[in-house]
Amino acid sequence: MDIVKKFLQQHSISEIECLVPDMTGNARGKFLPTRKFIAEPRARLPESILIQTVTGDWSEEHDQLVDPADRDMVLQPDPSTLRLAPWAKEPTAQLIFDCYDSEGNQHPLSTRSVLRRVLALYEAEGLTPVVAPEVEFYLVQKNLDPDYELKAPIGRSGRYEVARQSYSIDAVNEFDPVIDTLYRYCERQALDVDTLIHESGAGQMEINFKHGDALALADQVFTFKRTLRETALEHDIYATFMAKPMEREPGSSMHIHQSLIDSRTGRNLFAGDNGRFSDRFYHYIGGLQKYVPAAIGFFAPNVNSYRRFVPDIAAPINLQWGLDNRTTGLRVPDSPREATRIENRFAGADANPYLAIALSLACGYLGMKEQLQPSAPAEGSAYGHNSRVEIARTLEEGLRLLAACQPLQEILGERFVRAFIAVKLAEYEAFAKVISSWEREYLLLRV
Ligand SMILES: NC(=O)CC[C@H](N)C(=O)O
Repeated sequence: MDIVKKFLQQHSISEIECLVPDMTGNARGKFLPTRKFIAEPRARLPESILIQTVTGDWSEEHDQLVDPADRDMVLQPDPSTLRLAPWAKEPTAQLIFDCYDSEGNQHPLSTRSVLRRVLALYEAEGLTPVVAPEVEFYLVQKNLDPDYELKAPIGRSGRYEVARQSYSIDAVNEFDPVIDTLYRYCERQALDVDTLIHESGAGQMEINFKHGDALALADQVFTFKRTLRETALEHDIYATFMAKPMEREPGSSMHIHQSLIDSRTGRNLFAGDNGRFSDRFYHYIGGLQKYVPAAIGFFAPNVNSYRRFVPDIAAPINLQWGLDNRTTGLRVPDSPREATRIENRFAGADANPYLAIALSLACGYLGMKEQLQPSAPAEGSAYGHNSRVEIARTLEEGLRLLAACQPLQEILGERFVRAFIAVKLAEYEAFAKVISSWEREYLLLRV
């Protein structure tokens, strides 16, 4: 805590944002004046904030998931997450807190606890996962009407973006002032942002993080999402991490590159001694192939997420793996030996980074435990002729598979999985009630 106090003094911080990521991956918490925080560096929040739906409602099971008296949980700061909040008018710091239950254990409903739980399994085996997330997003015009189709903002040239512009430098430069602010803010928060590129959608970009510790990277993605939203607002536009914000544009992903190192020697354990890849590498892929279907609700947690899974625009629709192959759900990038890794392409940008990373590692862990063998690697386009989507088509279908998957429930904790399913099913049911414009268009006079 001394380091924290020193930092607060050094930056003349007057206020601290005490943050807790909720199930969606959004920031909940409290603002504390610095003197109050120094006197008592803890906070309390009701447990129920962890399991609210995106519409701000509770699931039917709510009272069985948390104490019906809606008790507080105790929050303890994680000093490694201390950062400035560079967009704030007053000198403000942000700090992520861990949640504890009344017995002093990591709170089972906190998504940061869930990731810690998975990481502990690796630690017990002397293994350290290394991850590098890539997050796509859209910049869009401000819009207050949910019936109105989203549009890319007008850039410096005064024109809308036209045509597909993957990797276009000029298309990024159209939004130069926004990107400048974004980089400045990332730098001030020590976010390890590696590269920024233009993606193929209009106003769609991707940011890559430098590989590192799984929990630290989840914290960085969580922080980055806040940072980008704040940046966009400052420039009078919106930034969205929706998985499929526009019908005619590609969706946005959160690809997660992952490898394993020996905790003692730092050696990459996916690289083979004789062949190119190790046995562990193959088992890990086997685990992803077997368990991604049941874990899909964590990679695609919103009703909208499933619209992203369409063929031919680099989105994942199958459980195949391949060498440097973007038509497979699991891509193995061409890399030097020490960077041997697997890219799980299933998660959408809308996923909670703590859960997306936890679940990817959990699937790989089970694969290694069960010594699973993967299919042969795909050659050429894995979209095939019929482009069949091999994963769940809806949130409800994904949740059903999760409910039937005992091994994942054991790893994540049964109470957490029950809560996740209840919250997400409540969202699915709320969405299913809405009559869409497609139904009015095609069914009104034809059925
Ligand atoms: N970067 C890419 O390969 C594109 C990914 C694609 N936008 C998706 O939703 O999965």
